[in-house]
Amino acid sequence: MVGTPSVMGKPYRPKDHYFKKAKQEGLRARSAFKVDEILKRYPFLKKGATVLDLGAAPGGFLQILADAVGPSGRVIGVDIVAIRPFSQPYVKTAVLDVLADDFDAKLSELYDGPYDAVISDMAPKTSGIRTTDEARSLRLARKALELAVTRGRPGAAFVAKLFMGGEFEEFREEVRASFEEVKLVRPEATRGASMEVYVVGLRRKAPAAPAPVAP
Ligand SMILES: C[S@@+](CC[C@H](N)C(=O)[O-])C[C@H]1O[C@@H](n2cnc3c(N)ncnc32)[C@H](O)[C@@H]1O
Repeated sequence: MVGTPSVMGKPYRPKDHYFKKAKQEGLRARSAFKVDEILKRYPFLKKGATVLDLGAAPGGFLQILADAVGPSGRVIGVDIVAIRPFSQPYVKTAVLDVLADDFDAKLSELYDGPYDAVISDMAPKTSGIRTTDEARSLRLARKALELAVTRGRPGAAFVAKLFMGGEFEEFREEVRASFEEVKLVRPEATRGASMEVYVVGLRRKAPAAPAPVAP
């Protein structure tokens, strides 16, 4: 885990406080501070847990997640961009597109679950057209939610980054349908003008038992 961030709401500057801090602390990306803050607020990851990190390149989140679960745990990270390998054998990475038709099969080859947490920091390539970018972001978040529901254990946690706007409220309701508690986090390391927010689902509900068949 890393120290508590202390600067809020600064305008976007490529080499800002968090960029420099990440470099000093040997972190691959400033985004590491975001998942660190989320885990400090909601400590849902225990030693030995298994976690799926979607949109994991270059690996800032992975560094924090690996630290949180330790060598008795397992971290799977995927991205469309290659991730520089980790020295820890319990961190596995692969180049995969979560929206590809064969993604689920490929993920099962890597690790078939179940997961204690599914975390997504995925962000689409932005077009500059707000509604298009919101819709793309939502599509990625919905895929992450689908994976959390199908591959998460009962009690598992879910985190997904999403651009605010559009169907944000609908998405929050979709998370609420499968998780006992839903929180919104805008980490301090989020750039000032950014529209992004993290939706956190705590304690995945057990799937409903099938209704008894009438005799
Ligand atoms: C903000 S970056 C993630 C940073 C990462 N969490 C870290 O801490 O190093 C967003 C990532 O989402 C990935 N991404 C976007 N669309 C994706 C997709 N369809 N499948 C997998 N990854 C995707 C991008 O390639 C990019 O690396």
